[in-house]
Amino acid sequence: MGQLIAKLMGIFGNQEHKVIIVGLDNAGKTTILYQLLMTEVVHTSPTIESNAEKIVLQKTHFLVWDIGGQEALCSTWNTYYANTEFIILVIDSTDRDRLRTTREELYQMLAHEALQDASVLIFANKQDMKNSMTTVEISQFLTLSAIKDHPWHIQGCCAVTGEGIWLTLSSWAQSGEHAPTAEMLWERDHSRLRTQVPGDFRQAACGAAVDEISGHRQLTSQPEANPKLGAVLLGLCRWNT
Ligand SMILES: Nc1nc2c(ncn2[C@@H]2O[C@H](COP(=O)(O)OP(=O)(O)OP(=O)(O)O)[C@@H](O)[C@H]2O)c(=O)[nH]1
Ligand SMILES: [Mg+2]
Repeated sequence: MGQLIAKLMGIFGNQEHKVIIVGLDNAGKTTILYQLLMTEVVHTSPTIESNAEKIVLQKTHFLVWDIGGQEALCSTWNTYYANTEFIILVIDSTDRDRLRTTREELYQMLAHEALQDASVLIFANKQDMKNSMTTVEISQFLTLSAIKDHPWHIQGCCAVTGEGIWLTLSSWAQSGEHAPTAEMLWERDHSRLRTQVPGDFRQAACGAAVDEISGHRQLTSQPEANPKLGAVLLGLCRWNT
């Protein structure tokens, strides 16, 4: 009981929650990050190191790292692991040839001691493409059902439209006993924030990110920039308690 209270105090206190977005190059990680942040598609170029976005919602701070997936960069992923609570693994569902490599990377991550307490959300991205693998195919190939020591969820999505991204938490959260659904969180936060957000605030807050998303950049985003993102992140935290 004491442990639970301590955890809840952590969530609603000033603690920072760390999320890392990993996956092979061209999977759609950066597209997902900025889809989450701005609800819009940005033109991306391969990420050379990482993109970091800090989001503050109420008293809850989130640090989201989008890490470059090129072969030479995979070996640097572990330098981002410390204190990570949530791993978002993005997969290009059309990239059959490299699913084996993704599986290796996934199990290496799960075995890493810095990630022992992390939850894993897998986005089977590019579901809009005709030749994409289904989430069932990907789950089977990755033998996800064998993962017992980390909470995980897989979701098909399309980063360019945002489809599948926002509803993800709903099914994830529903598997937790008392966790609110993403829709409930979104509705609550959205209706509360709607009254506070000036009309073009979102563009103003995030404009700097649109020009070029590559290499390393660190932006501090206002929580009001995307209430849906806040709802998703808060939902993740509650689910993880
Ligand atoms: N059709 C389609 N294209 C997508 C989707 N998501 C991303 N893309 C495209 O895939 C390409 C790579 O996307 P990025 O977000 O840059 O990929 P990344 O995982 O960040 O790649 P690295 O930074 O090199 O690790 C871009 O041209 C995106 O527009 C999707 O859901 N559907
Ligand atoms: Mg990238």
